[in-house]
Amino acid sequence: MTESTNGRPRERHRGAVTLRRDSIPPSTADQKLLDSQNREEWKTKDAWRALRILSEFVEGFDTLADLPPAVSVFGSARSAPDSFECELAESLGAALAEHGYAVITGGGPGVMEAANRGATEAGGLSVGLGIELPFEQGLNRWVDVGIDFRYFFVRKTMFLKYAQAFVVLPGGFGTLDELFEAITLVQTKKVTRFPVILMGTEYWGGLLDWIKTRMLDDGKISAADLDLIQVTDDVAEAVRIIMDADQSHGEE
Ligand SMILES: C/C(=C\CNc1ncnc2c1ncn2[C@@H]1O[C@H](COP(=O)(O)O)[C@@H](O)[C@H]1O)CO
Repeated sequence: MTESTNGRPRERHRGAVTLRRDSIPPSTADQKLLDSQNREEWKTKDAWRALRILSEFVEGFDTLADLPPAVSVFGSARSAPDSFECELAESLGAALAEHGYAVITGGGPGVMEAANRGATEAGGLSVGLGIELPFEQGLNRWVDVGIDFRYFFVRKTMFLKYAQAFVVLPGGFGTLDELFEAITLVQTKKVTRFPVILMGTEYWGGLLDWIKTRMLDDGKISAADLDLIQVTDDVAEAVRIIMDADQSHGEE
């Protein structure tokens, strides 16, 4: 298939390079790096890959160093625009922009697009950190500053380094991965204690119950760890939590 469903040619971004139609390779840079089948490539290619990885860090650091205070918003790539979580994400993006925060998302569809839209329409700075995927992808139209990453782990560093807080809306595996990475970094004190806010109390209820009963009761986390996650459906409260934490950091 050379044309996408919207009539534009299929496209893949690799750093500064745009690939279209039959020039799109079947695999991604992440797949090649992590593939354990082609052991011969470990000797011949991985050292060069390290330079590419380094250049991705340089591009990310260079582009994002001038961001104002920002909040990373995570959530499903699959949610419909009229879903509860997209409507919440759009209001959140707008409220964050109105309080001077840039909004950082994965730059994709669903919740990411809604948060970027809210921020842009409210006159704020909307950032998208896209990722090369084996299927068609592109930054959503509401992103003002966008970077396309080849490597998930480089991109994750940017979400964490440039954010004052993390807000997590309903999502699937990708969202859970981002949520648990953020909490783990706060729990192990690898990042200073930033708010990690879950929005969508009904959606997250089952997971939170399991964490409070099974994980805690089994001694896999401590009671204090429960305080690392805050839960609300109220956009104003989420913004207040972020601003309070920001203020108390400033006073330290
Ligand atoms: C699945 C579809 C598109 C995927 N496109 C993505 N673009 C950017 N970022 C993505 C994408 N998919 C996942 N992510 C990251 O993970 C989180 C969402 O994953 P989930 O499994 O949907 O919860 C999100 O925060 C991104 O950072 C089809 O249109």
